[in-house]
Amino acid sequence: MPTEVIHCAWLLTMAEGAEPIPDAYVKIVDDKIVEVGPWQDGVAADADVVTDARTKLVLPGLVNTHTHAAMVLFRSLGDDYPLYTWLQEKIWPLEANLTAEDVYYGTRLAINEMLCSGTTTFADQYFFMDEVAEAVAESGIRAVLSRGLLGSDAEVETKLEEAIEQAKKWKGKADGRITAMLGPHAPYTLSPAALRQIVTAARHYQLSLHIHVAETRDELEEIGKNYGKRPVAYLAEHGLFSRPVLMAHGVWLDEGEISYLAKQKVAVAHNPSSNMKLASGIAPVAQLLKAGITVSLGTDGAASNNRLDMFTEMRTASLLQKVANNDPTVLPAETALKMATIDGARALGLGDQIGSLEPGKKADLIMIDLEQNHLTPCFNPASLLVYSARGSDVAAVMVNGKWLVKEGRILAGDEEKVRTAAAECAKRLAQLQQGK
Ligand SMILES: CSC[C@H]1O[C@@H](n2cnc3c(O)ncnc32)[C@H](O)[C@@H]1O
Ligand SMILES: [Zn+2]
Repeated sequence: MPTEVIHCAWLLTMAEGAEPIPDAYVKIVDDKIVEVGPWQDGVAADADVVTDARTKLVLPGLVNTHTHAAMVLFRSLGDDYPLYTWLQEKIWPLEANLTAEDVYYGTRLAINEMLCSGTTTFADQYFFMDEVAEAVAESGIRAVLSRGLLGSDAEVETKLEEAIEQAKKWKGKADGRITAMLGPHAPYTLSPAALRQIVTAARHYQLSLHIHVAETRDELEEIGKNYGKRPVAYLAEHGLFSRPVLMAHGVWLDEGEISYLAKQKVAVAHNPSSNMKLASGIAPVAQLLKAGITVSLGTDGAASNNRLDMFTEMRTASLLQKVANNDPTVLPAETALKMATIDGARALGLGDQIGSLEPGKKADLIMIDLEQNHLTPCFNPASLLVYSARGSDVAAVMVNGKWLVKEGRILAGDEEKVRTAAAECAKRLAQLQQGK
């Protein structure tokens, strides 16, 4: 079992109550962290490798808790629409032509973008999930995969069977880097019967649920018109919250719903860039946090963001809450970082494995190059990361004890091939859309 010691300028462990440590080290054996602390003579005595990171800040890998990775293929094909128009007139017609190969290359491209900007785990809800799993396995990233479930009851029944088979098949695969959730799409794309069927399966197979909820005012109106209630009440009526839920968006939630979700231990994946770009609204993040809800961050797909950069999401989440609450003390940098790391891990049910750099956890970490104009001086590492840094400042990335990125580039060496293949897929899909 190889032992590696990283000697860094600053270490942010994100362990509960821990302060940033200057001149620090992380010791890794195989795929796990075994020690962290201030650098001292002798800490590297038994190391096979000592990595000199004395110009770098080391922190846990970022956790993107809501995306549709392969949607990078649609980047800039549907800009500047509200959600329903965007889905119905732009995205779903494009997705109707997706092939397994498109999703494989789209996901590989998205993973390369995410890794290079510091994401080490992502939660994906999409189609052709065997190909997504293959892309995850090959790339070395960690992921929580949900086959998207929507459509007629008959379609959902078939897709649910597929989702369960996939969840069984991937369990423990890719050195344990892949886990699964069930992915009911949204209250407005599933009938009550389909929802109940998904919940029954989730209970039977002990799976969590990853679902879009209360994203837009249109959704509130539609569910109100069809069922005479708000989305949370509609989902509650059909048992959704009897399983652990990762709720994407949660923009249109009232006080009563917030207390209910806190009681049910629902985690909310906040997607500030997507919510702003689609003009969906501003999620009540400050109120969710106050109620004790685990709030994590997500990019959503690259067709509604249009980046997969968690540094953008940390900064945007913080600035948006300050302006929404007319209070600059709301969502400080430390909270944004928590949302992108340890609370992201908790939202995915992986809080005991990743999200902080502590002995016994998996070695998923990133390094930021501090020797740059916009990151000088380094008085407060958390502030620097959230307000000043960007994804391109990520110098190196380790997942499960393996270096995947060094000097800002993917080590596997097939970045260009993936980019070329994905661009070809995107071109074909765009041409099909235009009827060429
Ligand atoms: C069932 S697979 C996922 C499905 O979700 C669509 N999607 C992408 N972004 C959003 C969003 O912000 N709200 C709702 N649905 C979204 C994606 O295009 C797939 O069809
Ligand atoms: Zn989404």
